[in-house]
Amino acid sequence: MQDRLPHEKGFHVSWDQLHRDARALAWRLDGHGPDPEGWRAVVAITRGGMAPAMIVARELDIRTVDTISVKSYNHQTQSEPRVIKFPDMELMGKGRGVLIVDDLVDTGRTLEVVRAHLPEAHVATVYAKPQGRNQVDSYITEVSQDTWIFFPWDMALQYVQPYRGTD
Ligand SMILES: O=P(O)(O)OC[C@H]1O[C@H](OP(=O)(O)OP(=O)(O)O)[C@H](O)[C@@H]1O
Ligand SMILES: O=c1[nH]c(=O)c2nc[nH]c2[nH]1
Ligand SMILES: [Mg+2]
Repeated sequence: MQDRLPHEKGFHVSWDQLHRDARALAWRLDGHGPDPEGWRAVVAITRGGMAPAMIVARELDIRTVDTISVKSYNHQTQSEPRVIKFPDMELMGKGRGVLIVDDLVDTGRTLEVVRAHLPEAHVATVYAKPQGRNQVDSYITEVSQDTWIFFPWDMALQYVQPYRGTD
């Protein structure tokens, strides 16, 4: 995580916003699969892709949902990302008609590894940063590279002091 810091800006995403953006992603993908029957499966990249994948699968009525887990950090040291849990590869094949869903692409390293295993799949993220944008086939919102995206599962409501402090 060290080399991603410092981030100049923060982009804070509420559950409501995430729901809207993931729905918008699903609607954009609808009817754009390679086959007339539509998308046949969703593969979520754990863990951040799970909530968006569930929303996309619900919107597009896709019942086959699986996961792929990529480990790229050991404590705070970045190493070569590698897949530590595969989806059912017999079912997925090379990925034709499969939607890979993640919350965001940053450097693109995670998606590079995933794409190598499912080269014919369509990769969709809700948010994208410029460095990794070319790894994504569809996304909804782009933020600058120096922006850190804060997701609702990493945040909590808390009290803040008024702008003009009280004694
Ligand atoms: O484009 P990249 O630079 O590879 O970064 C993007 C990935 O990083 C985050 O996942 P993380 O590895 O932190 O794990 P998590 O989803 O379990 O939080 C995010 O959810 C993406 O999957
Ligand atoms: O919560 C997160 N926000 C980000 O901007 C990001 N980039 C990589 N991994 C990330 N995780
Ligand atoms: Mg992730």
